[in-house]
Amino acid sequence: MVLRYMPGFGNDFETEALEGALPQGQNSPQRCPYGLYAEQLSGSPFTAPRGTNERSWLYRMRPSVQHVGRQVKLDLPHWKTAPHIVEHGAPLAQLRWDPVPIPKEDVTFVTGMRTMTTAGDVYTQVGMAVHVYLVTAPMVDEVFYNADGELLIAPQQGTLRITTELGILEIGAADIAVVPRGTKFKVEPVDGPSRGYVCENYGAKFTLPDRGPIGANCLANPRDFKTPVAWYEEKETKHRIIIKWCGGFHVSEIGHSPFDVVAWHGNYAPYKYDLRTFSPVGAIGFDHPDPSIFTVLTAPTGEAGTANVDFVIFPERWLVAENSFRPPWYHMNIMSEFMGLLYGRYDAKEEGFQPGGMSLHNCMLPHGPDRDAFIKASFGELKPHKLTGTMAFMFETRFPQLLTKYAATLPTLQDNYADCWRGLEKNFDKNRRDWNG
Ligand SMILES: O=C(O)Cc1cc(O)ccc1O
Ligand SMILES: [Fe+2]
Repeated sequence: MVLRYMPGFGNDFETEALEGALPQGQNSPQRCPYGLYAEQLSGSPFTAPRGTNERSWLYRMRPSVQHVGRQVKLDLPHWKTAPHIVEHGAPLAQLRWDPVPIPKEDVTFVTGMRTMTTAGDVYTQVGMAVHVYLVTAPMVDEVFYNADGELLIAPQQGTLRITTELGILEIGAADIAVVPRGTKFKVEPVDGPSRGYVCENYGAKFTLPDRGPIGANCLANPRDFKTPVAWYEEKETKHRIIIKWCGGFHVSEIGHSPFDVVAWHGNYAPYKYDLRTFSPVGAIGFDHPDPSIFTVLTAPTGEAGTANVDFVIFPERWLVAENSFRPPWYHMNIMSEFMGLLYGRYDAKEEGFQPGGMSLHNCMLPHGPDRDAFIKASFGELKPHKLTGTMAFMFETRFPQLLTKYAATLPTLQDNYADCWRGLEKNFDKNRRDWNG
């Protein structure tokens, strides 16, 4: 089956899997073509300003009202939601983890979700959670939707097929997918077990950052975002519907497949994006710019420039800055930084930060290059140098990130992370302004 996508970010898309299924010129005809039901899926309040108003119209065999009812509670203790009760006594520190091993037993995208941190508060729809997902088994006749937030999914190993009500997406190791709040979907591994990172955004949807003086091109370009075309199945068999709602999980059984949307139109839809299509803009003179120049997507708050979540990447790029310390500088940040590595090496930490690994530099906790990176950057020859085959990323939020017990007790938590800065000597010599080692 060839998957087809429509290009663009936040477009008013329209797509039909059966010719003539999409009503033209109106949303709610007295009778929809082919006996379909019309249903609106609203991702923003009806009265949101035009630029942030998001909704889609779905034309389906049965309305979603038949998907919910008589829900039974489901226990998924590893998927936490903010505010979560902190059940560990871990002291405050900069933290780093090696990759979480993929289990031998069957875990699906829902049962294999492991929350690392939560931030903010789901009840007021601010903040986010960071998870590691582990998938060894497909969701079979099972569909999930999240009322708490949208999910940004970044595989680090393996390929995922994400079947949603609005169409099918496939994502591999340099891709991300975003599934909006309320969109039903299931996940299947395509080529063996898969592991990756998830940001669950409780706040306003991810959008493209303004480019300011950069202009109309570069960074993440809208045409590189891909939304699937309509796809449906006609299956009158048992399906489980799992809903995540204010941190709780609720399941019910229905007698048909909810992937029955034959046509849809609107601007509220899942999408995928290949991170290698990001066109980085950086320092071509001197100094190291703030990482915000690498923002792929931002989820704003009501306060200008203060994101609920920024999704930032550190892709392949040339380093050319002259007379400059090229890696990230030492710093403390009011925003809380969770990092992951999809592949390759990260230039501030060439050792110890592994693909599939993670680090957390929380609100106002100092961090920066390790000693080896400092020495290399301070004395290396400053010829143009290309960082190749690398893709690190950061989920950065204005809210402090609270560690789950799972994260605090993970066997892959490094107990010596802070030692990477221990060897930074005192070099100060008041008689040598031209310090050269
Ligand atoms: O801490 C990090 O490694 C992420 C980061 C990278 C960078 O280039 C500048 C600031 C920053 O927080
Ligand atoms: Fe940082």
